[in-house]
Amino acid sequence: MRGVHSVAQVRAAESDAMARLPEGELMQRAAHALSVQCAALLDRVYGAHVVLLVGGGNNGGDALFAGARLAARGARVDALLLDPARAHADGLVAFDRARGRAHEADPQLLAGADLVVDGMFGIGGRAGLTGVSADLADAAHDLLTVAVDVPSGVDADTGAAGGKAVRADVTVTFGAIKSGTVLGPGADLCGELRLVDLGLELPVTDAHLLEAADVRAVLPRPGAADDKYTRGVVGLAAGSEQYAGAGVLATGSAVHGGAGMVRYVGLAPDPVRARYPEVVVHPDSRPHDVRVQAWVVGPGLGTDGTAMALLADVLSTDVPVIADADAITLIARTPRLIRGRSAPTVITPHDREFERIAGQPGPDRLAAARRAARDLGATVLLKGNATVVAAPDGTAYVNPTGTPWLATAGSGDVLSGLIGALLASGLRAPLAAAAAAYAHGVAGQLAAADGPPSAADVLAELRGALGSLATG
Ligand SMILES: NC(=O)C1=CN([C@@H]2O[C@H](COP(=O)(O)OP(=O)(O)OC[C@H]3O[C@@H](n4cnc5c(N)ncnc54)[C@H](OP(=O)(O)O)[C@@H]3O)[C@@H](O)[C@H]2O)[C@@H](O)CC1
Ligand SMILES: [K+]
Repeated sequence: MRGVHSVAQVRAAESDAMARLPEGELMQRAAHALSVQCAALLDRVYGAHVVLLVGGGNNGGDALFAGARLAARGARVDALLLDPARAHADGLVAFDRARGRAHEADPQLLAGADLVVDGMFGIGGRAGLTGVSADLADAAHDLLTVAVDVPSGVDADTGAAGGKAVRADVTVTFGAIKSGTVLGPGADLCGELRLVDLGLELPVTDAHLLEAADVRAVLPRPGAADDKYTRGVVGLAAGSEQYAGAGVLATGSAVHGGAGMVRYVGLAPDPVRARYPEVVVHPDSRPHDVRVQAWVVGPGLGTDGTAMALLADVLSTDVPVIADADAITLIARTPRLIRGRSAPTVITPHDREFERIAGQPGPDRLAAARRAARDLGATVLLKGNATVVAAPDGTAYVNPTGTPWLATAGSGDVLSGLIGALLASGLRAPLAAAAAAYAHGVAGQLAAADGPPSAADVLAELRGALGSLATG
């Protein structure tokens, strides 16, 4: 797991470091690392054409010092100054000495560049570029681009990008992973994220970027003494006559997600039985009377009185529950259904469902998920290109494996079933949700490799994804 930090935390750590280091040392460390990364991206440095986009702050200073190092190694380096009067003075002197050439910010000067170094705005940046900075971002769009610290136009805290931002192939980020480089549009605009250690002393953080090893460490593996009950029994209250498929998908995901046994009490027993003979169907039982270690409720359930009665019954149990889709709509009408639960609850809203239950998420998705988790006393998995999982105590996980191909009908049902299986195995709710999001993303990537995937294709890849994650 990699810690994710806010801009305020990074600024505080930087000022502590600056107080104990010689003046300019941090920027030299940053510029050195940046120049090494740039050199590695070029076939050869000598004779390469590098264009720096230089803003008026320290982000531009990093670019100028790195450009000076590349120029000293024989690169032809042009610096386009957004605001010549505010360009970093010492950086400009070093750049000039190395025979770099500074210009006004003319987008045409980017033509033919082997590498663009985006040093317009870093952690002092706001979301969205306008005017010349937007024109420069456009001109760099198809060129190999390295962003300095954060792609310009990306808010380093939230990842919001407003209308326009630099799209980088590689982002060389300094000292810490800023939340805006792994969240929202920022996660995509960064390209490959490379973290450079500046020797900062960062505070302990409660936001984490998931890695495969974290998932491997928590995925349940049956031991010699296990039987189907000790591995965890998961119950499904999902699917209805009208939306039988959602119940089938969620149930299938629970079956393949590693549960020892799956019980079904939803309203589409026949399709489930036909597709998954290993599932124990309880057509006339109330959830309360069915023994499981975790419940999945909501996918395809409908929102009528019968659905509400099933949901209320599931939520009145004292085992972990993952509530999705129609269950979220129903809970939004009666939030006390989950507020008073004694066992953990996970909800997995997309933006519209989130809005119903906790208001608009807005650009700061990490803060929104945390707020909702605290208010509802539930783990909130807010779906997105970078899904965020927040626990009521503020601990949060960001999943990097999402793919836009997962935005397909039924994909969420697969995620719900998998979370249910992991909850039933005894994993803590926030980790179950986060690990499931990670594995679901990997399954989505595998499924997309063969062409546009359906949710059934994602489900078909789930075993493979879990298998490869378990073995590493
Ligand atoms: N601190 C350290 O120890 C170290 C820092 N380092 C480096 O410094 C970087 C932070 O530098 P920084 O604080 O000077 O801010 P920076 O991001 O250059 O922005 C400057 C100004 O730009 C403007 N502006 C912003 N967004 C805009 C927009 N969308 N459109 C138009 N204008 C916009 C805004 O000015 P305003 O408009 O508010 O007057 C803002 O004040 C950091 O990311 C890292 O690269 C490293 O060297 C390691 C050591
Ligand atoms: K930048």
